[in-house]
Amino acid sequence: MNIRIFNSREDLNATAAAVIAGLLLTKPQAMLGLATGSTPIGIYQHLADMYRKGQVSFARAFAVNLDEYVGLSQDHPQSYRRFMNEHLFQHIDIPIAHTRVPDGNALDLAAECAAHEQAILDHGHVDLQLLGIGHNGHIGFNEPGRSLTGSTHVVDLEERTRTANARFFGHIDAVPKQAITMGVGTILKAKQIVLVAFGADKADIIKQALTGPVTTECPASLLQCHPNVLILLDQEAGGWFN
Ligand SMILES: N[C@@H]1[C@@H](O)[C@H](O)[C@@H](COP(=O)(O)O)O[C@@H]1O
Repeated sequence: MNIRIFNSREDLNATAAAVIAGLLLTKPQAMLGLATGSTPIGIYQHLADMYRKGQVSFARAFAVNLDEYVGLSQDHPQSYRRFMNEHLFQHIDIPIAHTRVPDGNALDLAAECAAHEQAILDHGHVDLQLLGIGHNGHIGFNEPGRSLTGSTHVVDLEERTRTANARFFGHIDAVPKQAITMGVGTILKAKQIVLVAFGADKADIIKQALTGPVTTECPASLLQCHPNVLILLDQEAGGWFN
């Protein structure tokens, strides 16, 4: 694992954006695995800036997202499809047909999970998977437990996760109780993984994920088994590492 600690979030965001842009220079048709949440927003802003300046093109790239809430239409203000459109896709030249966010409103959720998995398989693999981390160690929406599911599936969200995400919905009752998420197997098949975390509230779980036992009770700890992981942290989340 390559762990880098940054004094400024700006530098961290620029570094993550440069890694993604660098991949697209060498492989313009790369499949990017993308994440939502507050953490990647600055990275997406950097990528949009780089696109405006002619430093990167997504015209041949593909994007597949980690997860989506069950029961939200794609244009719901808190749907991850809308998040991706507003924070990234609208600002770059990726063809919208090259982007895939699970459809949380699908009538047949099992078929939707299979279709998401197949979209990745059709491409071969995710070239670079961007990840944030939940306070309980979840990646995507893979919640801690006695076992984990390998492929894309429907998951019941932990109360802690719903509480953390209630800030976006106004009230916890409005937060969906389920989500579709890529499985840990799907995530670990990516050729490269870039995990990003900011803030003191993520320090404990980052330390546990990177230095603790590999356990399904901390899904992010499974990243210790992947051969190509870049961890980008600010001082608050990663200061313990120095
Ligand atoms: N499903 C997402 C995750 O992909 C994300 O990494 C995590 C952290 O979010 P944030 O970046 O806002 O801390 O929460 C959400 O629940």
